[in-house]
Amino acid sequence: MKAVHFGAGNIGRGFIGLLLSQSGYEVTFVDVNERVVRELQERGEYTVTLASEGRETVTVRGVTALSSALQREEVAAAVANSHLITTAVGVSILKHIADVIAEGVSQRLSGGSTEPLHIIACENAIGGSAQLKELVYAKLDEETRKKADTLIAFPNAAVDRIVPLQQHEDILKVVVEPFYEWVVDASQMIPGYKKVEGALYVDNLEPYIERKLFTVNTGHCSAAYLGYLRGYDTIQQAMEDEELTAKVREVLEETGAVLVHKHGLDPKEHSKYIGKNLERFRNPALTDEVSRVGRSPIRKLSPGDRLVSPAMQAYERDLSFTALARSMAGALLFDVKEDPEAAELQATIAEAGLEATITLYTGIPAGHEIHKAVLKHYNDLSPVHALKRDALKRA
Ligand SMILES: NC(=O)c1ccc[n+]([C@@H]2O[C@H](COP(=O)([O-])OP(=O)(O)OC[C@H]3O[C@@H](n4cnc5c(N)ncnc54)[C@H](O)[C@@H]3O)[C@@H](O)[C@H]2O)c1
Ligand SMILES: O=P(O)(O)OC[C@@H](O)[C@@H](O)[C@H](O)[C@H](O)CO
Repeated sequence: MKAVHFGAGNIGRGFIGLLLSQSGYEVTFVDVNERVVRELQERGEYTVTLASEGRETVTVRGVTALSSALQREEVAAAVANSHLITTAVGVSILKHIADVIAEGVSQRLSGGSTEPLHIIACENAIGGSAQLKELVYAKLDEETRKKADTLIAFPNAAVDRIVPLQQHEDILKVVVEPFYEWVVDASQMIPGYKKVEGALYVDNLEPYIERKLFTVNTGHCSAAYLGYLRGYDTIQQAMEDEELTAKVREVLEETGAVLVHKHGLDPKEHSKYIGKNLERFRNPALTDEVSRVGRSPIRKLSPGDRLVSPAMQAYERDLSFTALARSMAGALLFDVKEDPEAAELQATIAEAGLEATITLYTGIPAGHEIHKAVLKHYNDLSPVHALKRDALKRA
């Protein structure tokens, strides 16, 4: 069984590649990082270490890699000949890999293959595989699209495992938290499919992806944005600040109320889930930078993502959205220079003004209650936290 995985980064090597390999797949990674590609080609293996007391280490063997930029033909051929395609490149990168996937799919179908192929985007987004399908279909001709309708499936998925930026002498080594969850929409799979060991197949993905994105990722980015404003470098430092942790909990109580109301989750169980995630953020065996967790604030402020979507859903249900609005204000103040989206956001605020920027990126019109709340929090957070951050930096 052959799998092609796009993105040999943290989650690619530390989670998806590991599980695929443990399920008996020969994994070919595709990446633009030439050094990582070369090392994978030469060594054919890498290690994954659990960030736990035992520091258990697994060697993932039988893997190789192709360069996205330099080996386009080989990548298309690998797609044409594989049993499963997965991605973990970042949702905004999907448009860059759609072309070569479409080429591989065309080759496969024009060659007369009738073997089904599943393409699963393992990104932090609702409907990630559906987005990829649209991008791939846009590159296919009508006849190929028709064949693809029955033979190529794009099941949506939710993936959860905290994998911080890696800084080891061994460029392929990856340290991951012990917990993981990979949930796949079974209703979008082609019957007779082989399950990936360790993944959960469910008929209705929505409660799972919303629970994950609106708890793990909403809480995580709230800790990052509020932590950044207070001058912390890592999520672990931020989570030691009790006042900050209480604010993160408030956010998760707001998203929790939406999730309980919408999906009928058990409130006690959900409360435990929140507590468990706050513990995961604290994991002292990890060093997770606020700049990673808060990265791409424009994506995180977009209408379907972890802040605006639950806030709008809370508003529609007459539930509280104030803490979520505070996190949105935090995202607007996240001015990490090395982050291209943060730089774009700051430039837009400077040029178009705050009110228009909020509307531009969140889709929330000026005058809306959430828009007003974001403005208020921005004005409250901005001067106080700028002072605090400078003081902490000086200390
Ligand atoms: N790290 C986590 O804790 C975590 C957990 C769950 C989900 N995710 C999601 O997984 C995805 C990847 O995140 P990550 O943390 O592994 O990021 P990462 O930056 O470590 O990995 C992304 C990889 O994609 C590669 N890439 C970029 N453009 C490419 C292209 N055109 N073709 C092939 N490869 C390309 C990069 O070189 C990099 O190796 C994101 O959508 C993220 O939200 C991350
Ligand atoms: O990857 P992002 O930028 O969508 O979000 C940053 C983190 O919150 C995220 O990577 C988490 O570590 C991960 O989603 C945990 O499963």
